[in-house]
Amino acid sequence: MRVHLAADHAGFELKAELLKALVDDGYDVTDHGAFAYDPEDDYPGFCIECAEAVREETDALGIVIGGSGNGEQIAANKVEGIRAALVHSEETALAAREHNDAQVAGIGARMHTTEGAIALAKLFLSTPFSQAPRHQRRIDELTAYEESKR
Ligand SMILES: O=C(CO)[C@H](O)[C@H](O)COP(=O)(O)O
Repeated sequence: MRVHLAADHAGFELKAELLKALVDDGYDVTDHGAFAYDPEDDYPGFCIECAEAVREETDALGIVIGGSGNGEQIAANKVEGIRAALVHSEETALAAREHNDAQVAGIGARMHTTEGAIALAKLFLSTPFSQAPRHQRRIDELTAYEESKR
């Protein structure tokens, strides 16, 4: 599976560790930056590029990392067709995929240990959408709203 990653300075070290861990697990990983540590960099550009790349591919997923993951998730959600969820626990990792069919997870590097964050990312990536009709119906309502605003 292809996985797209992005992080600002706050998630820079975690992204590097996550990239290694995912490659070791056999994922096909694309890094959308940041490519150098800059404490003044801004998350929107990296996260939007990452989410656009996810949207362009069938079955690709993305992880956007910052200090909290909040802004990163917000940025990814600006991309039409993308459902990005803040993943901060095992339960939210599972629900993001099973209930929301989220294609992108926002993770806060300042909220977890490196090992904990990597475990959450892997859980998100390995969990399938439930395909339950009630969840699909709600996703379809979101898509209909988005399309009505074109
Ligand atoms: O989590 C984030 C956005 O939601 C950012 O990573 C965070 O706001 C960066 O903070 P600072 O510039 O103070 O290091």
